[in-house]
Amino acid sequence: MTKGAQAGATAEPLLQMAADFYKWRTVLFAVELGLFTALLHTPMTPAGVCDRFGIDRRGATDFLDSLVSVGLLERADGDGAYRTAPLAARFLDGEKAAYLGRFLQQADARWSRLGEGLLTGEPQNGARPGAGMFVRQHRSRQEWRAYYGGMDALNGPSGRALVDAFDWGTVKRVTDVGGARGNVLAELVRAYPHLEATVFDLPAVEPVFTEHMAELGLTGRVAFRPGDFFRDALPESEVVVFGHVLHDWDVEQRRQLAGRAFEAVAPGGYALAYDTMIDEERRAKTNSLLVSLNMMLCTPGGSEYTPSEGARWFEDAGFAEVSHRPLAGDDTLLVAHRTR
Ligand SMILES: C[S@@+](CC[C@H](N)C(=O)[O-])C[C@H]1O[C@@H](n2cnc3c(N)ncnc32)[C@H](O)[C@@H]1O
Repeated sequence: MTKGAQAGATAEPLLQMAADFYKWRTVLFAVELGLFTALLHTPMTPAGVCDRFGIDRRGATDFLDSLVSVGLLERADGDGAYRTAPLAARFLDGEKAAYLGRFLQQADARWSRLGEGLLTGEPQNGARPGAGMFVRQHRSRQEWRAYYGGMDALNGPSGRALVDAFDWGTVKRVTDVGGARGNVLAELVRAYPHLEATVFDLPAVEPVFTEHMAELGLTGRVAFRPGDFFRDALPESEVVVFGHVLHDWDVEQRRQLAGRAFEAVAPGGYALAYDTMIDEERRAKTNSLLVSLNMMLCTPGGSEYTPSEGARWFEDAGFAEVSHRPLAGDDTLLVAHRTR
């Protein structure tokens, strides 16, 4: 590095990373208190917040105003009372189906064990190898709900983008493999009412799927096919979708899933896969690389991958043409065409 470049360097990027961490801890402590749920129903002054939650006066206004500055609380001009802002009302109210608090707390717990994960290469959420990993982790309907609160926050933008990212006009049947509680297919059937849409997921997911479809007013519009994608054939379709699914598994398992997709679609059909894919040079997409580390902390074999790695699994399964395009946020969509 030249002398001039050294003189111009500042610690700002590092300090910004530290500030992002302060922000994360502040938000998580508010989640732990249940602050956003409480202030949604009853606005409170700083003194009221201190009395209710037993926190000391010294840091209280800085704590609350920090949350105002990041858009999670609002402060009234007159009495200075704090109330929950719309973003937190939607995703951090513990009484809502879209509650993300538990999801964020789980992320915090496993990332606090990043070192252990890197030293051992093992997940830090108790996941053990084997196809039953999801069922062992989510034993109650409540746990599935908490998990899908997070999943749906992640897949919502991709589901909406998928409506325009592919030509659905001539497709009759679409299966969302590992389609969870149907959030993505809900977007597709709203835009293309002619589609025969099916979620293929584990039997334990069906009750939360049924509940979510009712909440969206789409009961009967999307079918649910229970099954295990490592053991059971996928429903015959013109298009099968793997959304945030391949990254859960090791490469051999991803190849198996690409093979299942090839069997499910007739010549002319497609497999679509979206994940937070890494750039080919593995140096530009920081979020994707961190999400890949997150998969190490969550699963025994999962990781993100580059579009060319993903394309190879589908080509080796028999798909002839595989292209990719940006989807939403950091997600990339692979489009694999079965031509024969
Ligand atoms: C990370 S979530 C992705 C959900 C959704 N597709 C999305 O884009 O957010 C993975 C999904 O795969 C499902 N899944 C896991 N193992 C499965 C298996 N062996 N057979 C069928 N579905 C499975 C899970 O239940 C879960 O809904």
